[in-house]
Amino acid sequence: MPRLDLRKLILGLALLSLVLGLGSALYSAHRVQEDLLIRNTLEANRTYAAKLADTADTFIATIERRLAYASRSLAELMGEPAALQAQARRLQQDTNSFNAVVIVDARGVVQASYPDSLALNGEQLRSEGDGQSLQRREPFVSAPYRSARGRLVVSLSQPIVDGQGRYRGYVAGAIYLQEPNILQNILGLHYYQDGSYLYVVEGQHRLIIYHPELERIGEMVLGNPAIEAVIAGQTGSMRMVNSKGVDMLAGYAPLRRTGWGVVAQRPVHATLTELDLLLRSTVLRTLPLLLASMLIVWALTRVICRPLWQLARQARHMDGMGTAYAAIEKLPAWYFEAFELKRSLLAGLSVLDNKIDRLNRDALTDPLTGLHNRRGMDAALDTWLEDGRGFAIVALDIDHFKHVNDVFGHDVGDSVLREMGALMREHARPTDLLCRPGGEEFSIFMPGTSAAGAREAAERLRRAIADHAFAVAGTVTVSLGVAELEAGDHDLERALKRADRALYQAKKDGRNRTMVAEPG
Ligand SMILES: Nc1nc2c(ncn2[C@@H]2O[C@H](COP(=O)(O)OP(=O)(O)OP(=O)(O)O)[C@@H](O)[C@H]2O)c(=O)[nH]1
Repeated sequence: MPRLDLRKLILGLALLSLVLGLGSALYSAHRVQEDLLIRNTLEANRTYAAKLADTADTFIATIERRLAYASRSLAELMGEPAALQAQARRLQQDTNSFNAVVIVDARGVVQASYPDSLALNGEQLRSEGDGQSLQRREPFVSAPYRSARGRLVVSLSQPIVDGQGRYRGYVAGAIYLQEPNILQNILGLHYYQDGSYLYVVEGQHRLIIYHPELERIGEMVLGNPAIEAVIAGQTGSMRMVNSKGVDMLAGYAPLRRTGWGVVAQRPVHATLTELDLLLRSTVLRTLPLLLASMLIVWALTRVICRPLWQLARQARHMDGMGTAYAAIEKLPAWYFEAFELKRSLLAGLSVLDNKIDRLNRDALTDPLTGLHNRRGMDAALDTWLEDGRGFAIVALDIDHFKHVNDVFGHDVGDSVLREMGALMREHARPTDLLCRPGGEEFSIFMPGTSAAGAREAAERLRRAIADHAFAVAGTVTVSLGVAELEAGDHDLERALKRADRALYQAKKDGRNRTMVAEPG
């Protein structure tokens, strides 16, 4: 199984924490901004609805005044169709607020109307709005109704009363709801670029009297909480789902004079689209920073992982010869875990080195005498031969050792061998190589020594041994054979054989003596 390396792991963790951090920051920012936007939009809609309601109220008051003013002069003109017609035209054109103006007598018969295309003069009006104007005999704003010509209209009417206080009829201005009219001019000017829109409902039947979608004018809207609130005379704002199931932020305000209500609203999704765009651009702007952070983290992971890689590499190549120890000691381990790992590796390595040293020593040493065994002897001589050094060879053999073993036992024999090793060490130079290649045979190799020099040293040793009182065994003698290997001569085998032959000769000549081999 391929394993994740530390570097990728750190990078992954850094990425995860960055993404989580950024994600939660964006999420919180989104929530806070969303709340703020919704609050601000609700307040903006409320203010806008209130302002327009106010404007519309003022406008209606103005045109009511104009109608009232006109109605006063009309009483004297009743019965003069031409003069009334001129008044109707003037009223329509001067105020520029009504689609049509009618002057109706007390029986409900049209005396004058403008525009002329209506052709209503002389006609008895029977529609609901006209009937109410006639009955009420007071200033009156109608609910929407179908006019004599089938249009959906609201009308503002003023009674015509003569100097004697007699009711002579009424003058009415009609607003065609489904055609270009003054309400559209007042309400529909500036507000539709961002998904917001505004509508007006009348209070009696909840009929829409103004809406940017013309086909909705005249529609009855029931169960809309914003409409219910505004018809109840409240100014305010609310989040609500409209009749088409759209989540809306609505502000509303009533028109005091007419009982109508203005509702300004904006879909929540249109409000939050800006926020989504804002967040998207935030994310896009953050991406390069995120990328740069990841590159920095990637570079830092290298600095963090490097000591571990180096320690692992060195640990893989540990040779127990001290070089790995030195290499590991040099590695910089600048943080706690790497430092601890390095310390443990060094501790483990020094234990290992000691063990290997001891094993090496044991492998090359004769455990009884502490002198080099055959393997130790060969290893040392290999080096000497490689260096081309010349040396003398002294082969030493205990005389009648079998007899010592036989008479005193094998343990005493061993202790003789041990004492023999000690005597050899005592009489050797520090540079001499002392060996016990096997049994009761010993060898001494004397670097840079001639056969004559070696003979003298061998004699000194022989005498010292012969004079030595061995524990239990007493006197023990040795025979020695000396040979020389000249510098540059690599034929060790032959030199050893010559030393052995000299030793054999010493034995043959009566033992306890030293013989030197013939040179060459
Ligand atoms: N105690 C003891 N005896 C050993 C050891 N190694 C070899 N020997 C004995 O050394 C004796 C060597 O005997 P030989 O080679 O016959 O010769 P020697 O008795 O020394 O007689 P020469 O060499 O002819 O003087 C044998 O009896 C071996 O058992 C050892 O490690 N300890």
